[in-house]
Amino acid sequence: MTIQSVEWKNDAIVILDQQQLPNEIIYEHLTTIEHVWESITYLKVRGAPAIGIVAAFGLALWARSKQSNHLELFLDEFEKQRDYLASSRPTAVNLFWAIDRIVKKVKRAQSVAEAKDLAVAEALAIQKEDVQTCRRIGENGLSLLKDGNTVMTICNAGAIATAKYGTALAPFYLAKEKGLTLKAFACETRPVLQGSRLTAWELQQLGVDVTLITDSMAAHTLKTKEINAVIVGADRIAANGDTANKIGTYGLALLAKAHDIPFYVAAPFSTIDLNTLTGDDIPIEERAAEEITHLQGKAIAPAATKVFNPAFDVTPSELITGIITEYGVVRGDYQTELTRLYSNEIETLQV
Ligand SMILES: CSC[C@H]1O[C@H](OP(=O)(O)O)[C@H](O)[C@@H]1O
Repeated sequence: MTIQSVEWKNDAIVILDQQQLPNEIIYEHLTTIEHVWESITYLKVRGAPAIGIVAAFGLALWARSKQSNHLELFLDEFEKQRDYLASSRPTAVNLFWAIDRIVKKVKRAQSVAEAKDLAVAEALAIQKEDVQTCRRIGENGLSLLKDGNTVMTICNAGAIATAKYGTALAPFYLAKEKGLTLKAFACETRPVLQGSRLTAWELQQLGVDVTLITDSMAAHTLKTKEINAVIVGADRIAANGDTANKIGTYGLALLAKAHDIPFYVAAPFSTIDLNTLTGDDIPIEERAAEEITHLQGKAIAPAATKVFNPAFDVTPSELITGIITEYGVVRGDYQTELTRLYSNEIETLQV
């Protein structure tokens, strides 16, 4: 079964509503940019690359719907719509990378009609590129593992968090294609439970041996089970390699260090943000208290309980064994290596 997180269909956007998984596979049609904003804010679409892709289609959707022949006014309003989508979630840099790429392309238009076509074409290009990017991340990640290895992961950095294959889970897809066996331990990932609801579901669909644990079991599991590596996704990688990812990732990195287990971040180049110098500069989203005080609508804490609900934390680069990208595995002096990667990528794009 090929599950796709986001699809551009007949000038509308079709999303897999990830809040309904694993109990129901429900696809929703988004017909306004407000629907797109809501789908990101309420995690119907989540995962850094998928957020970028749906936001790019959101701008294309707005452009297609706009009745205007005045290019200057159209472009002014288009940039306001970019700012509107930018307000949906603050941490995943792919959101900003994608909508800024669309705006840059559309501003080359010589007419409103051309601007509309450029918006759709560029959003489709972003989605198509992400498929090959994540496949290459899977190949580079698999090169670090052996047949029969066991990998621990947190949250969901799978196919539904991207265009296809995923990032941290991409090695599992490539292993399957090559007839290799990888096993997984998935942390449930409180409070939104992306691990139990999405990763366990996604890996079962793939036919992978996946064991679900609560987040509090991670230390004991790393101590008592044969875990060969921890591989996680990313929402924003700073210029020095500090990485923001789902809350709980930093703790997992400390535990991996304590048990001398390699800890890898898997992410596309579009998640690397050289304008963010260190992890201290990464905006960390704080979400509603109800995500913690309630479970499926039922209170699991006393009314009016004070809550701290950061959706992400930052893993310092010194705890990261390597960053698995589509260009290879980056190690060591991340500042130098990521800057070099950036200049190579820019050179490639300019070819
Ligand atoms: C492939 S990016 C996945 C990344 O995004 C997740 O956050 P959220 O579910 O809140 O969008 C988590 O940090 C994953 O590692």
